[in-house]
Amino acid sequence: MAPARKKSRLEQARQYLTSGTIQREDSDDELGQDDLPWEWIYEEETSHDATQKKAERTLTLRKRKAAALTTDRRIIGAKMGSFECKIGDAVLLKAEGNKAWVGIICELYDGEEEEDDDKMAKFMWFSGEKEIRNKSKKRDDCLENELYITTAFDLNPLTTIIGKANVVSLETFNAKYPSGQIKKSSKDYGKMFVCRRGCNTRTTTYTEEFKWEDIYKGVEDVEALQVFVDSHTKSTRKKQARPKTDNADLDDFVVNDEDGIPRTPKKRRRLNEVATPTSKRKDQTHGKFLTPTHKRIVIKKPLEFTPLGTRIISPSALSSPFQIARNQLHVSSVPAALPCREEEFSTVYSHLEAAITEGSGSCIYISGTPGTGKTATVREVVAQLNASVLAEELDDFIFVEINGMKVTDPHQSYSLLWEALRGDRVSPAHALELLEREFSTPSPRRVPCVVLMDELDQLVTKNQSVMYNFFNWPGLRHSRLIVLAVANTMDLPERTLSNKISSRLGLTRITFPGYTHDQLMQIIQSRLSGVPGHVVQPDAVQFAARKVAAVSGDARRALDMCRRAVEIAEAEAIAKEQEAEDNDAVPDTPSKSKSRRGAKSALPGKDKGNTAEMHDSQTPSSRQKQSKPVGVVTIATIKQAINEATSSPLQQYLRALPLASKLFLAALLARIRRTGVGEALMGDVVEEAKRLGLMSQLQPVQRYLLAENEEVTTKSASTRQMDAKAARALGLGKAALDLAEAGIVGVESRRGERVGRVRLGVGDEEVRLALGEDEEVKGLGFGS
Ligand SMILES: Nc1ncnc2c1ncn2[C@@H]1O[C@H](COP(=O)(O)OP(=O)(O)OP(=O)(O)O)[C@@H](O)[C@H]1O
Repeated sequence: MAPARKKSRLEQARQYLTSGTIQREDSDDELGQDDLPWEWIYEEETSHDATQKKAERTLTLRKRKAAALTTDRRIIGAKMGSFECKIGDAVLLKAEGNKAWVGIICELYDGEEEEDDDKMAKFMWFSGEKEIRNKSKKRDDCLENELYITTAFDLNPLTTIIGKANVVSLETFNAKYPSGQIKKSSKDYGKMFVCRRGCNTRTTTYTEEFKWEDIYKGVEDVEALQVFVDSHTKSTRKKQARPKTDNADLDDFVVNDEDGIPRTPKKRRRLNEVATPTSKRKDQTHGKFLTPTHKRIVIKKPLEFTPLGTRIISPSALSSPFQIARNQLHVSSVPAALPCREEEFSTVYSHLEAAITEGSGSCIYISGTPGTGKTATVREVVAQLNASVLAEELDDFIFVEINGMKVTDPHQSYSLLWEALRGDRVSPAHALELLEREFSTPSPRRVPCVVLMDELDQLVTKNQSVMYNFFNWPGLRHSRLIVLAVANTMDLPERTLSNKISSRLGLTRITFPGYTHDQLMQIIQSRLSGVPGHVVQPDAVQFAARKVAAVSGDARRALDMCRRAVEIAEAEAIAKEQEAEDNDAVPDTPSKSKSRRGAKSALPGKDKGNTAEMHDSQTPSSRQKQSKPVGVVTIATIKQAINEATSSPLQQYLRALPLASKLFLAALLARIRRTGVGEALMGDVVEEAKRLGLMSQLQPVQRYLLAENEEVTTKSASTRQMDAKAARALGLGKAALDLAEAGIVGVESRRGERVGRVRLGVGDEEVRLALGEDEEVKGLGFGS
């Protein structure tokens, strides 16, 4: 029995253009049926050829290819049923949804690579106004059905063709449609386009206006058309060693060595000049200041992108060297330089630059323990690449940052990526569908997308689909997706995706080692550069660096330690100053407020006179009490900072907790950080604990969580039941109660409800400090 006639893929000739792509509506089939095979049309088809072709059809694919090669006949076109198209024709190609792109067929051939087991074509793209991403370079005279011929090509299977397009000059179009409108009932509707300019979509430069029929008549003009558009537009902005420009700010950004590879900038740059690609040109022309937080995508709650830099402090707003030091040492300030990461910086930079320039996909897996500068390095690379785009040395790119800790559900990553690409907010499931299609079907979208997947460990889902997709998409032919995956552990792909899959993915791997004490010293010193006076003594820096390097090589910890020491020194200086003031105060002079004067004048080294004055004003007794210089961070201040941080009763209590309680706290912190909400459901904390167990390489944690967990999950069907039981079985419920009793957490458990709410009863900093280097739970997220 003949199969029922499927609805043809081509039964939708009615189309209309909506800025760039063409929306198609169903209408009569005029092009043939979906299921028929494509066949080549050869240069001259003699009766001998027809017989041979019939014979070929019975051969296997490989033999068919060989036969086609030996026939020596040139392929000039292809047909499917009654539909025919030839090299040089403009055709409609299937786009996502009910849309189509337009391209000229430049070549037809049998696919030779393994994946190209189909008949293939090389297309030269037309681009609609929507494909011009650079808003400042969009033309305002673009007609509704106008397309630009571009220099972009793609190789695609013939199956992507869905019909023919008719490209004409403005004159021809106006002669036929003087009103400028094509009626919906017309057969030209959605298929006739005006082309009067070429455009290089990578540099967004246009050719002068031309008459389409003058420059393109058909197949014999394909090459000339390409040469014309190429030579009349600016081609790729391949970076060259750039001479010093008038723009000193940009020169500060990129420090090119002889090999042309930018180094991390040694000079303090103007941070407010770093912007993500969207806003850059517009804002530059308008002379507005930008902060790194200006992003390409408008972010709507509750989805969240992490901004490039989170704290930009204007030096003029700071009054005392203590404040400057504190701010520059703060982990959330954007450092002016990243010493000791030159090599990693340059590897990531070259990879990204090459992928952006070539328009290819790429995936870099960056691993390293907390505080080793992974995120800071990647952001710096992106900021510098962006500076190159600003300087017109590099092609435009989209940048989006997805932080595993900041998405409540890993699948939200799909929505974030789609929004970055297209600006539309859709559900994760819909976004996944759209992304799959986008990356596997041809499109004239030439703008590469760089995705920073930070805290990747947190994006682990039950079947690892999110991680798999983000690793896999860069390899798809049409993705132009560059993924920078950042995680704490080296073997996350293997552990979560199996060796076979992860080796197939061919990830480029970069490992960030922990900092040595010398490196930590350099980092702290570079953060302190430009701070007036000598707020921190060099041997104090060395002491702090040694202390940290001995345990973790974590720059975050070293910076925090020094910042706290500066706070202590500042407080001492203020107290000293106050004391001096009180001693000096004459009864009829109201004492000056310490907040008004701050510790500015109390800084030794800043101004010798000042210091002398301060010491002179000390009473003999205060001088005796003072065994170390006031207002400077010394080794003793560092010790005090460490001591203070680790010796409180709370710290001691936290460090002495049993494993179950530590795990409970790790899970609670992870959950709070992930959701951004200060409390979590007990069931979610248990889920989080199970996930931590899955991720952890610590034997006791794995044994504790996984063994128990398996037992529990096999026993119960409902998740809720499972959570409650799991909590009990894992001892997490008991741990929560103990912690609640000690005031470490607050548990709200309503009677009759299985799901209670939990929140931290102490500062998360306290918990991190106590457990960050705890051997039992190391790496479970306390460190960052
Ligand atoms: N080489 C460096 N020079 C200056 N500051 C640095 C350097 N490396 C790291 N830092 C600072 O240390 C802090 C932690 O760095 P970063 O967040 O990049 O680490 P990470 O490796 O991504 O850590 P995590 O895995 O915890 O996210 C940041 O404030 C960063 O600016």
